[in-house]
Amino acid sequence: MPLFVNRNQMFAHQVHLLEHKLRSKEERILELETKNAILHLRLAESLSKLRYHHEEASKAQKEQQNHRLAQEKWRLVLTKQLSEVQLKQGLREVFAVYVKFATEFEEQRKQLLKTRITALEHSLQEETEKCRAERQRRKEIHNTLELRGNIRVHCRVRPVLPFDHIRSLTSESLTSSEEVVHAISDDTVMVNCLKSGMPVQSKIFEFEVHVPQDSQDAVFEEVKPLLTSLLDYNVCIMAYGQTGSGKTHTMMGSFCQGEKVGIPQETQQGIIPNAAAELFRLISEKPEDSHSVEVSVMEVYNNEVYDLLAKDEQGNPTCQRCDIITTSSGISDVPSLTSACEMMLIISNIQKLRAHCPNLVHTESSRSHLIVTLTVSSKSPNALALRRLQNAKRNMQRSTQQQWWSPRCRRANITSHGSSDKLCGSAASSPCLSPLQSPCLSPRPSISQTSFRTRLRLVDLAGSESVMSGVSGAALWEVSCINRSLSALSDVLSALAEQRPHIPYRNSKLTHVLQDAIGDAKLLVMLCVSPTQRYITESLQTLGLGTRARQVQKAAPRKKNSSPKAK
Ligand SMILES: Nc1ncnc2c1ncn2[C@@H]1O[C@H](COP(=O)(O)OP(=O)(O)OP(=O)(O)O)[C@@H](O)[C@H]1O
Repeated sequence: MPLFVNRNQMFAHQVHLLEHKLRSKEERILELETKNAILHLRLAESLSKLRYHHEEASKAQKEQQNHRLAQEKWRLVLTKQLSEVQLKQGLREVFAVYVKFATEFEEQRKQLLKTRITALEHSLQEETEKCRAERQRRKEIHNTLELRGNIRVHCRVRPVLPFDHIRSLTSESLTSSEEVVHAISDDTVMVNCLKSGMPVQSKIFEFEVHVPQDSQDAVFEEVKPLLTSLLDYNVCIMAYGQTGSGKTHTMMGSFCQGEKVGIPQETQQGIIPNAAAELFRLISEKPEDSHSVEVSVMEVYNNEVYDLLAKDEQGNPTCQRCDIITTSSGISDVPSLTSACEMMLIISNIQKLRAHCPNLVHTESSRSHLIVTLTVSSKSPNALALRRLQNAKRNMQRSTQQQWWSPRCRRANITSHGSSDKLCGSAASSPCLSPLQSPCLSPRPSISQTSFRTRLRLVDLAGSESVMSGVSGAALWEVSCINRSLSALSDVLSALAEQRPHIPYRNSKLTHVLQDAIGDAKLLVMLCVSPTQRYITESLQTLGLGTRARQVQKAAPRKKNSSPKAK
């Protein structure tokens, strides 16, 4: 073997070795690169898996979150709904409690109110009872006073009426229609005296007061007690006041258009028709035939007395003038007055016959004093027995002689005027009752033995009026006659109040005619007052007359059924 190696070979071998190494390295690299790629792939795959998982996980988390949120939301909704229901329920409960309490409270309040109402009603009843008792006591005192001869005075304040405004708007200041007369209690009337630039001065008068709202019936109820003694005493009711103050309304009543034959409707009837009805009611309680009634109606016009029931031979009204004759018994009377039973029809005709004339206050002013007299003849029990005996005898005669006469004739016998009353009877003016003509009068027992008479005088005085109010001529004469007769009445009352020895009854025909009514009767003066400032002077004058009348201490009226000796 050669020792010597070729270098080339050696190199080539080395190269070869190296190349081999290189190739194996390259292969190794390639292998590693492949592994690497595989690893990358795996990594990528794992990453993508990881991402996928991550995504999945986050998705699941999101879903879970959403679910949780949804759950939370539902929970909230449910809670809310529940709380609304609870709230509603609570409210319902609160409301129910409230209603319960309110009902209970209302019940309690009702009960409380009921108790209070009952208590109030009770106290009102007590007060009314007290008031009634007080009124009764006052009436009794009044009646006792009357028995001692005093005059009862009432005051009626009329309501404000349209004519109060009309006049004041045209001719006077607006304040003239202001109400100045006020009833402040049952028995007190107050007048506010208004003078420009001066403080209001109030004057108080004490009478039994009828307020403007009082009905005719209410007024009559207050007057009625006086009539209970009518069958034993003379009674007189007279209305006094200024023109337009409501005297005729109070005494006669108001006539509305369309009312049957001018007779006022029941509620509007005044004292005259009501007193007549009361009189007949009182008589109806007495034994049959024991009483009879005559009516006379006269007016005092321009200081002359006229019989409003007088009729001529044809039966037409004549308004006959009459003379006053004083009899031995001191009774003043008007002769030739007729009697009648149909009181209401007579009353309805009176107004047409009575002197009327419009004045500055109202259109239907009465220019005369109207005096309606109801004379009640009462028979003593002996006379009644005698009368019955006579009737029985007459009946026997009648049955034998077939004689007939009217009941009116019989009544004429009873109601004939007494021997003590020297009356100038006129047959002509007594168409329905003529004692002189009656065939049944004989034999007639003397009235003093058989019966006594009482009189109810109902007087509607003419209204006082200012002569300065623009009237002239005949109207001025009428006004001055009215005013003079009223001042004569005032003088009589003053003389009585001062207990003067001479009472000037004869200063006027009015006081002369009314002498017995003022001197020997239970007298009630009804003061009628207009409420407004326009008539304040006249109202004060009227109330002044009432005050004077209340001061009168006259002798007690005589009881008419007492024996003549006792008189
Ligand atoms: N209390 C009253 N309620 C309603 N109206 C009344 C009242 N008083 C009076 N009148 C009315 O007032 C008017 C005048 O009344 P009335 O004729 O009675 O007055 P008088 O005082 O009689 O007047 P004169 O004296 O002038 O005749 C009438 O229309 C009447 O109806």
